[in-house]
Amino acid sequence: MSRLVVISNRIADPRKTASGGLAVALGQALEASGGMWFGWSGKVVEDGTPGEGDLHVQTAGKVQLATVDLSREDHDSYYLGYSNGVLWPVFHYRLDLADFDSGYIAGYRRVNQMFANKLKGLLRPDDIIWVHDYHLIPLAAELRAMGCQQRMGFFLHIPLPPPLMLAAVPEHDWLMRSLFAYDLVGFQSEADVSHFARYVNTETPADILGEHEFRAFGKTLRARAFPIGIDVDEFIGLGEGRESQEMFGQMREEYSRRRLLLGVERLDYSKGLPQRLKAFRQLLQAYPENLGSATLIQIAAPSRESVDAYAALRQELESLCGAINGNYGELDWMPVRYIHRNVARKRLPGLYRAAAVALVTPLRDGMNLVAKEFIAAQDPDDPGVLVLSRFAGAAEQMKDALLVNPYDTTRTAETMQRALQMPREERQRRHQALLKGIREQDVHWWRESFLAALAAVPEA
Ligand SMILES: O=P(O)(O)OC[C@H]1O[C@H](O[C@H]2O[C@H](CO)[C@@H](O)[C@H](O)[C@H]2O)[C@H](O)[C@@H](O)[C@@H]1O
Ligand SMILES: O=c1ccn([C@@H]2O[C@H](COP(=O)(O)OP(=O)(O)O)[C@@H](O)[C@H]2O)c(=O)[nH]1
Repeated sequence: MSRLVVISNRIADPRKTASGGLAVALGQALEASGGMWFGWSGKVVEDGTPGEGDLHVQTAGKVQLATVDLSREDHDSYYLGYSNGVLWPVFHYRLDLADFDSGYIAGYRRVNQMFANKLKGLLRPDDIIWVHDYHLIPLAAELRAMGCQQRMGFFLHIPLPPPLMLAAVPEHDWLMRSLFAYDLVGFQSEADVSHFARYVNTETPADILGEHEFRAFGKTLRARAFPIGIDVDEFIGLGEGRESQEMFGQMREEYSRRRLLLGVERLDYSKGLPQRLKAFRQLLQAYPENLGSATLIQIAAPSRESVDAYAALRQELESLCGAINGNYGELDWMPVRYIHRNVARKRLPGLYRAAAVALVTPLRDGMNLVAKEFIAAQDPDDPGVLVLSRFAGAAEQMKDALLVNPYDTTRTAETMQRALQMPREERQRRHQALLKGIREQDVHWWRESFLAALAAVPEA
């Protein structure tokens, strides 16, 4: 049987709990199949030589972990600069936040070449190669240039913007052309697939062979949506653990007389945090019965702090939270509890279960696994309500959530109020439908359907 080789920038020991949707999902997918996981070690070598990094190989259960260190220069240009300063903002529709520094692209190419070089020596001829995310778009093209002929698939965890927006990336031609080195490209949503098809149609010399099949640059490529899911039973199991139960008990006691609204994410401008806080402020103002009761716990885990846009967002949030608490808080009640720290994933189910309402209101998001985890963690008899942005990839599947436009402050506040007042029977009905959906398209379905589609690609 062929071995699965997964490559992503961020990797984590699958036996430990990780944070960040990609690492969580891939850890679970690889645990199921075994194989090799290759990526950045997380270590930055201050005086390292660009394009060079030590390779470490270790075994973690059924998975072989192969990791490479990055020099400071490579980390800053490939990870912070091009991946998170150019591709992340543009792909999340934030051209205003992109830092089109022409120096970054060299680091991006260099690290992709170095990864290809290190990986080549570890590969077997019949490996199935599955590359993940925007950091590594040109990896297959680099491997092909070195003579690798294995089947290669790519999955984009973040949205693909419409063609005109994508064209703002100075190297868009090269990036999109390099996707044609893969046999199969997966996206999170149908919207992303349609953007891809339109881009290929208008910007490349490709022949569109079918709804999901494109031929250009001497290569046929398949592109389809494979929305990522969670391991529902693993998450329910986590909820039964000591840490989660303690968290639930503590929160239930503290909020027995109050209503808890909850947000959990990395501190990222794509997640719509200032807009959410403004809508929460509007909830307090427009529906004064919530004063002294409604409390928003906002977990904002530190992320990519050396990128300027992230530091600016942190300041904006701190000032908004301070203003809301200053204006509405009482001696015995603070409306916002803002926590700028990562909360261990094993404690999250208890927190989700104690909340009456989850606010998952990104301005744009590839998928958003928190929305799915929140549903998995609920008591089916007395479930909380999910308020979900229509701009999260998850909204294509989770139609029984209360969908909102996070830019519309008044209606988002109205929806928060509706969620807080929703009768139990409606909460149960919506939860049941959502749970069914996340069970049907869970992380195992995601892995199996992508790999089956990759295996079905005819030999070139
Ligand atoms: O690795 P970091 O820079 O610390 O960032 C964490 C991850 O963020 C992004 O996650 C995405 O993948 C999730 C799972 O598919 C998806 O639900 C979410 O909408 C995406 O934002 C990023 O794409 C990953 O590469 C990062 O590891
Ligand atoms: O303090 C935190 C914040 C987030 N997470 C986890 O990080 C992942 C976030 O994934 P999502 O797809 O929602 O967003 P991403 O961060 O990947 O953009 C989820 O599994 C969360 O449970 C966590 O463990 N602790």
